[in-house]
Amino acid sequence: MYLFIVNQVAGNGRGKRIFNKIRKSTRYQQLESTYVFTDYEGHAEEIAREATKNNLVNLKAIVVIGGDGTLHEVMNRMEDISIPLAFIPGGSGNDFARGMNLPNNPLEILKHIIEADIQQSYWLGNFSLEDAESKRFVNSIGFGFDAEIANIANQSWYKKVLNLFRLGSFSYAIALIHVLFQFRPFKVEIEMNNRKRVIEQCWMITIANHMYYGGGMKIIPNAKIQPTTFPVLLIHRISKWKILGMFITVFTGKHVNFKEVELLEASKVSILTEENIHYQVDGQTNRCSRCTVSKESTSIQIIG
Ligand SMILES: Nc1ncnc2c1ncn2[C@@H]1O[C@H](COP(=O)(O)OP(=O)(O)OP(=O)(O)O)[C@@H](O)[C@H]1O
Repeated sequence: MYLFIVNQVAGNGRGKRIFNKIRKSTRYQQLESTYVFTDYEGHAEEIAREATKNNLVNLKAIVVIGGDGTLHEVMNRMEDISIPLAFIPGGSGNDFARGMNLPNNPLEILKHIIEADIQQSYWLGNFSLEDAESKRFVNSIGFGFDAEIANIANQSWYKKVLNLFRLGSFSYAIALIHVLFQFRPFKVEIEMNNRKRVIEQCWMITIANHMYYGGGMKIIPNAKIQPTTFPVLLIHRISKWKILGMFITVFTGKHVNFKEVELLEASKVSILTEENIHYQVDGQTNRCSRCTVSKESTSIQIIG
């Protein structure tokens, strides 16, 4: 039995259009499957938890149709990550699909899901805020400047308009100008690989499971899908004008050549700040002053 979890509002209705296309295909009609539409934020988490708790229906795979937000919810609440997962991107950003190099054609992904001829291991990240229960992230977690940009962009009217034309990543460029003038670098104590370090003028810290974020920006261009460790990007002691120039190069990944950018590798990262700072996890934002990030030890199998 295949379970399809469909977010019809993802990508301004793209999720719905894709599922309608899939539903009409002979392949889907011959498949032993069921589907559930998500009705509200957090619904995909509930569906995933219920479906994987005892795996009563003997799930062959969960197929998510939606954006990275829906995928984040599903992966976060899967009780049993040995159940294979498939993703048909129907969101506006679709960074996970980019990072995994998934085909653009939903029917092609469906074919691979059924034939089970493509299977990739994927290692999620774990994060714990203020010592709370650990959660998972799919793409990346970031603290500081980029999280503030994501926060402003997510609340803006222009992101919704730009998403209609599939230009959502430009909303980050507009939000960047907004944040640039009000952002204050912060002091952070960061512990990596059992080594503590204090950074006085920190702009941002990003930890990623693959190279893309923000709808196609190559934030950590050398990030590989791998077990045990992840790359950590630090930007500190940089001028406002320089970071403006640097962000233009994020689409090509050339920003890592700036001397203010450090690229490190760690299996566990703890950060501690005096004041609450913004963070983003898979594009969703909030504030925190303490967070520990580590890599999930078991991999999840992505089919299709
Ligand atoms: N029926 C619904 N009505 C409103 N919101 C929903 C519904 N179903 C799911 N959601 C929420 O919609 C949000 C956005 O979904 P998702 O991230 O998948 O799409 P997206 O934002 O278009 O894509 P991306 O994250 O790739 O940019 C999620 O936070 C999810 O919880």
